[in-house]
Amino acid sequence: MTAKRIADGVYYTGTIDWDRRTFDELVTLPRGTSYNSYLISGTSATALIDTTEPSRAAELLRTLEEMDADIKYIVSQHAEQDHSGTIPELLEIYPEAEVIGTPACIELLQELLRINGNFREVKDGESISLGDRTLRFIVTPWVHWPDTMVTYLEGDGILFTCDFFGSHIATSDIMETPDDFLREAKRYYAHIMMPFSQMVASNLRKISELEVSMMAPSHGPVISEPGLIMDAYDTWTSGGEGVVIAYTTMHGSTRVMVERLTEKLMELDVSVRPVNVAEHDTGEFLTELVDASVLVVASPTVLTRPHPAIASVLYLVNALRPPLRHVAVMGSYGWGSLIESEVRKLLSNLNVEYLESVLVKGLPVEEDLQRVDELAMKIKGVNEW
Ligand SMILES: Cc1cc2nc3c(=O)[nH]c(=O)nc-3n(C[C@H](O)[C@H](O)[C@H](O)COP(=O)(O)O)c2cc1C
Repeated sequence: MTAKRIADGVYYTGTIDWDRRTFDELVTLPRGTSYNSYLISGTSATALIDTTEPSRAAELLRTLEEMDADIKYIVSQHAEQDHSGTIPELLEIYPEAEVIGTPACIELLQELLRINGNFREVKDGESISLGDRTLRFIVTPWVHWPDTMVTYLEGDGILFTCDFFGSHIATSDIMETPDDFLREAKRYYAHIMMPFSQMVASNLRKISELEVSMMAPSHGPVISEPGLIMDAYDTWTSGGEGVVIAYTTMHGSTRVMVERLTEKLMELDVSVRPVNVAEHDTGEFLTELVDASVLVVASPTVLTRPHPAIASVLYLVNALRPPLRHVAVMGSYGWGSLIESEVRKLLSNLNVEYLESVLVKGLPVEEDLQRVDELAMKIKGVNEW
């Protein structure tokens, strides 16, 4: 790809993956993605910030060749291969280049890529000079791994944010904010940032002290209105208020309960989103959890336990630790069920209070549905907390 100028002496040298539909064999990517790198030219040195996914190495090398880039510094903000994976090839072309990263990043680079290089560890707040411009490194651990840092181009106020504020969007208009940017940034947050929300919040406070004119993340478009995404992250790291119902059904009985609960919550003006997790993209469901305070798990009983489609998403919920405060279990069974205790086991990482379960033998009758209405009232009460 031809490099794109994003500011004076600052170029986007990323590669765009239009067709990729899953990341880490886990995160769904309806809009593809990009692996962003940036070249910054100063009067005495040129730095490349991050590289690209190994499968895209040739494309990045071609871009740099076209630019006749003479790279002195390769800044590795995070050792994960989608950012660092082309460092080995770059070191063959630029053997004298210094690879700059946090101590944790450099250790990981050696372990993940098995490279020997001219490594230079930097501490929080340390700078390097490119002559007429200066790069300052700000350590932001756990956004996304313990090794991560962001890079601030002094004077221009451009913040290279690595995974922070990223979005999986493939776009040719790298400087435009697409209409669905916040939705995709939220999906990205749900999968990558949510388990570390407290660290993310503290790093958000740290970078809010900087004068930032533009953010240049490692995935998705450049952000020309930093306030937009900073406010969104502030909201997402503060927890939510809505209700998400994760459900599935084999013969329709659980669905009857879910429909009644949804209707009743809507009557009560409670924001609710039912998701049939066996039918829908798991990423959609996880994204809804960013704003939720109550999760209702509604499942038929299968071999005494929740349906496997439910168990599978609960595994992810337990790992991603959304800001939930309450969980309720509902569902239909035939002769005997252990789903309530199993859900508690599957969600053992969450610090939540359980509301009374509504478990129904077979198809719910009006009396059962009144218990669903009572659950809705309880949810309304706790959601107003
Ligand atoms: C493969 C399979 C396994 C089941 N295992 C159990 C079970 O262990 N205990 C039980 O009470 N019901 C079991 N059932 C019965 C369902 O839980 C029951 O039909 C329930 O009403 C289905 O709810 P649904 O209509 O929402 O799918 C099983 C059903 C199927 C298809």
